[in-house]
Amino acid sequence: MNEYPVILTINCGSSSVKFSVLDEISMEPLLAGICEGINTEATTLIVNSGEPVKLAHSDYEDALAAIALELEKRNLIECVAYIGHRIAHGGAIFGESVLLTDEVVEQIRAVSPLAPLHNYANLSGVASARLRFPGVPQVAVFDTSFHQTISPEAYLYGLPYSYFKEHGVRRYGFHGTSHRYVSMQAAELPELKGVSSGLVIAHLGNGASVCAVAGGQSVDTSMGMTPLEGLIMGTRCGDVDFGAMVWLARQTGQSLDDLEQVANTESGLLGLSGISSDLRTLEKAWREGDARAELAINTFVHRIARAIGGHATSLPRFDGLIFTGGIGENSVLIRRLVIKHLRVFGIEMDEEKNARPNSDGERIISSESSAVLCAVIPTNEEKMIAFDARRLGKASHLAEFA
Ligand SMILES: Nc1ncnc2c1ncn2[C@@H]1O[C@H](COP(=O)(O)OP(=O)(O)O)[C@@H](O)[C@H]1O
Ligand SMILES: CC(=O)OP(=O)(O)O
Ligand SMILES: [Mg+2]
Repeated sequence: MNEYPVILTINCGSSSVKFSVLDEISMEPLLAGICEGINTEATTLIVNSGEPVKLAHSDYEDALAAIALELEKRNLIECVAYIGHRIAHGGAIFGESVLLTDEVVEQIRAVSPLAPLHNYANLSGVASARLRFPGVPQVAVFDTSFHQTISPEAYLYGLPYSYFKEHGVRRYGFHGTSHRYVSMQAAELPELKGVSSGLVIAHLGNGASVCAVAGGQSVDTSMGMTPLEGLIMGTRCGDVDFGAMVWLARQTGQSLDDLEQVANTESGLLGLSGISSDLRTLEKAWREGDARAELAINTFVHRIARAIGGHATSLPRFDGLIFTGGIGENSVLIRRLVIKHLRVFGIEMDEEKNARPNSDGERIISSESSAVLCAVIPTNEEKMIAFDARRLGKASHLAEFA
């Protein structure tokens, strides 16, 4: 064991690798960064929110090498005691986090077609890290785990039951690590502490999902068997009438693979606006008078509000509405528009509180008279991943010496 153990967390996305290094004892972050533009000509590395540095090479292996170099510069390489990886889909096999072995990697690979934008990238990160840090216990933390508590009524589709029994067609839900963290933090808010509360959490980032949490457990969520269902997202369409896709296939001659690609990568805010998947760009375009940007944002908002209303019906009571994720934490506009849609629930925003910056951290944004408390809670998936990596990593050491 080294004297100054740290935990490395890795979140390999479809085009980026996010990483953080946390002190193993205090669990405070020591270093964090993101390598963006993987597999493009313009890969950059940003460490501790500093200036982007251009990288010569650009695949996952190269990104991991650049990240390892940052650790080396700070004499942290030898300190890495445990590594935690974010894995989007755990399928029916993984109800909780697990120590990574060859067998586990193969099991994850088997469910990866169900999260094509995420799992293959996640596995590339795992492969690189296992090569680079041999002997360091590595743990997989799944987006799907937190939603294992949802009931059949919430996870079944209205398809023949045999598809569920024979092919495992069911809803799983994602962003569970974020929903889990945010629900734990929300339960500590003085206004909610002590009540077995009913929450709706809106995780709005590139991917977006809503989750209903009752007494700390996920009871419903908007993503499905894959991370395509539910809300409109950066490049993903969310819910679409399957009949519309069949009609399109027949009209245009596009194959299922073509349409899957369109639904995952050319739709959502990008597809509606024709400008960008990035909300900051769209907010700016709307301010400058772009009608399609305005339409894309309002359509995005409409779907979020409808999902929040629907998810509230899975709760015994509706105590709190929490915003998180890059958009949920930072966009004053989206929160204002969503809350405006929710007047029917007696939900009211306080303009001044809503305008506070995310650097203020956890904060209430509803008015005193609002029927439901509304808050922003910055998510911290890294911390949850690090906790699981430490817990399971320690257990593996103990098992070795037993
Ligand atoms: N200040 C801001 N105002 C509006 N949107 C923002 C702001 N900061 C970040 N975002 C949006 O957050 C989204 C990215 O969210 P994030 O949670 O970081 O994504 P990911 O799912 O990749 O982790 C982008 O659409 C980005 O435009
Ligand atoms: C599952 C999912 O949509 O994740 P992300 O938001 O990172 O794309
Ligand atoms: Mg995210």
